[in-house]
Amino acid sequence: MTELSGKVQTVLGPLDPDLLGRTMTHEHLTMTFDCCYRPPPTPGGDLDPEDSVVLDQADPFEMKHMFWLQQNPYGHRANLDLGREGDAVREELLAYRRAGGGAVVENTTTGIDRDLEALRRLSRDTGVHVVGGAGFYVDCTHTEATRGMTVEQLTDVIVGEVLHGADGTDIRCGVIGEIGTSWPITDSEKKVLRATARAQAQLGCPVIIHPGRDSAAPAEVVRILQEAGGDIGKTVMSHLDRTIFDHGELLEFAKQGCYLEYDLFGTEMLNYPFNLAVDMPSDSQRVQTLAFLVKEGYEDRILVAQDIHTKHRLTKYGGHGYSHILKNIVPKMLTRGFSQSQVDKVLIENPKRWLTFK
Ligand SMILES: CCC(=O)NCCS(=O)(=O)O
Repeated sequence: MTELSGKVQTVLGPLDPDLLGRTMTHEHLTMTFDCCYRPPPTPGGDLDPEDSVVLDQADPFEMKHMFWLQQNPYGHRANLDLGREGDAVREELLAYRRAGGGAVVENTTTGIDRDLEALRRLSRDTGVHVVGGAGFYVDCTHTEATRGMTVEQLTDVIVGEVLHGADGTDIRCGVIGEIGTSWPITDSEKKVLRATARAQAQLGCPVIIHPGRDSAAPAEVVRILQEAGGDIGKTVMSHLDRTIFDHGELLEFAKQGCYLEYDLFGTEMLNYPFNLAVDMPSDSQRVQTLAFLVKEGYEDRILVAQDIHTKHRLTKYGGHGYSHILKNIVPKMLTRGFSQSQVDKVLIENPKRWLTFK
């Protein structure tokens, strides 16, 4: 299809897919999530305001605030700025390598402060392979210029980011996404989805989608992509852990043939502020769902990650860091009946197949 055929494209250039190693398919190394700030809830019950910990915007990160931040990650603006943590992220990536990690897919797209130069530096400094993301995040981050583009123009932008480089650099993206969608999917997001499908048809490249927070959202995205010529077998549906809960519905969606990504490992909170009807699963429940999917024959379609997008999840601030799955989740999987070869499929073989250009 293109000269990238049979290769993975990293921020340092094309790579033999066998060199990727264990891969987290949905992470962020530098980004801003300010678009998703949610004011924290006011404390309920009979608490004296003096005794209720509500982190003020000016408060620094301190150990005594960690539990509050885990419960309210989007309620403190400083927590949403992952753009100034280069040194901490470099240390984390070195630790990730020591833990056996080989690569990360960095899903930051236009709208949440993609910084490809920083990704290139981090990859050079640490030896971790980094794949950058082309395209656009959710509607509320679209500029008027983006909204004004036709599907053809959006396709050209995305193709250019993969073939020539993005954001005025010569650094080329190796996946399209995460492509952001809300629920319901907005008109501007539908155009971006159609452009994504067209670009994928031209390039034979991997695509990754951020679905809206409704169980009907993933199937609707797949329908739009398919209609526009997308390759669903080379597409990842992210964030399934907060999106589809019913096992029957999950199996129905799995039949569509895309990769099924559980990428919020490490995120456990009582009240999910983007959809209070959602009960965010625990990591143990995530492992149970993966075991269910394996039992149902989907071991070739599962991907995992931590989707680190806020500061409190970095080890520097007491969080679990980028090595959480390798250090904590893999051992748990092995105690829950996964074979080593099934773990290797999830961490090595499935990412490699997905990331290799056709
Ligand atoms: C940019 C990071 C991102 O979109 N993460 C998904 C968070 S959630 O929608 O699953 O809460």
